[in-house]
Amino acid sequence: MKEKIANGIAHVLIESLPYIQKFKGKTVVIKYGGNAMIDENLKAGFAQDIVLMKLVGINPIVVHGGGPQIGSLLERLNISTEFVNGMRVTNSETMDIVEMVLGGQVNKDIVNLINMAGGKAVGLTGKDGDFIRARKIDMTQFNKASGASEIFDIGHVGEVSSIDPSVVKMLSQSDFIPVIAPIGVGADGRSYNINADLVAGKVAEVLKAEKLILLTNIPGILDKQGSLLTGLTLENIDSLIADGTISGGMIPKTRCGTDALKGGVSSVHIIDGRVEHAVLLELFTDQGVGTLLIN
Ligand SMILES: Nc1ncnc2c1ncn2[C@@H]1O[C@H](COP(=O)(O)OP(=O)(O)O)[C@@H](O)[C@H]1O
Ligand SMILES: CC(=O)N[C@@H](CCC(=O)OP(=O)(O)O)C(=O)O
Repeated sequence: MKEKIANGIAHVLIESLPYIQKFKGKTVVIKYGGNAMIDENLKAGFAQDIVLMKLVGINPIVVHGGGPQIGSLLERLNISTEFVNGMRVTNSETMDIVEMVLGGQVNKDIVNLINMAGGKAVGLTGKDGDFIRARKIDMTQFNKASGASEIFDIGHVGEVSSIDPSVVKMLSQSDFIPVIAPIGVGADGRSYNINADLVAGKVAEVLKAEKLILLTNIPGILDKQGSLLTGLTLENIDSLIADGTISGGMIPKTRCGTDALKGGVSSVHIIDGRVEHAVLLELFTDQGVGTLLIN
């Protein structure tokens, strides 16, 4: 019995060997969604996965979200919030809260967890080293009643206009693990709230990452019946968005994935962050998890 268990463990370890060889020296960007940060155990497991990656020679770069965490502080402060196409409408007051929660609470929590697991994490927002430049976006939404598209001003919401990766490269080429909060800085010096998936996609693209892994609170992209779609191409995605199968927060997630693929990232995975050690399972085992996006 003991021998059987030992063989099983050896088998699992050996299964990881070709993956460690393949990914050694490569950059992997992991987007850690706020909805996947559900309990302390899972969060500690995530941090261990990141540290293990670093120790076997991969360069992990974490980009985190924190939508639910922003939501709960806004609620405690009695400030209402709304989303248009998965983007939070962000006025100046909300922007202050977003910056506090993402750049402070959530960022430092992840940094601390990675450090507790034996890594050396450094937290950044796009303001550090002026590395994420943002431009304001306006949102277009179709109004069923009028039958026309309407433009919404959604406040301090940005998209990435450029990334200067030097500070992130400097950290990840040494012992450090960069942990990035999705806040950009505009040409006017103002802060912009950027959807974390969009930042993760752009960071992966600019750093020519091997993989982009997006951790969320669902097994992957589901069809209308709720079945997992294990592999999707760019064309599949366009039609799934057009027919409403992909909606809400899954829209920026898949869009950032397709942009990253077009920009040269080899593969994009949308996986379930509620599964313990989901990142390790994705990287180092033969079993596929979640949805794989390919060109
Ligand atoms: N086709 C789809 N498959 C899976 N999830 C979808 C789909 N369409 C919309 N969603 C929604 O998108 C959510 C994931 O986006 P979001 O809440 O922004 O995640 P995160 O906070 O992890 O970035 C899912 O929990 C689900 O409610
Ligand atoms: C513009 C916009 O919507 N920004 C997001 C930023 C955080 C985020 O993206 O967090 P998750 O990945 O956990 O959803 C927000 O304010 O919620």
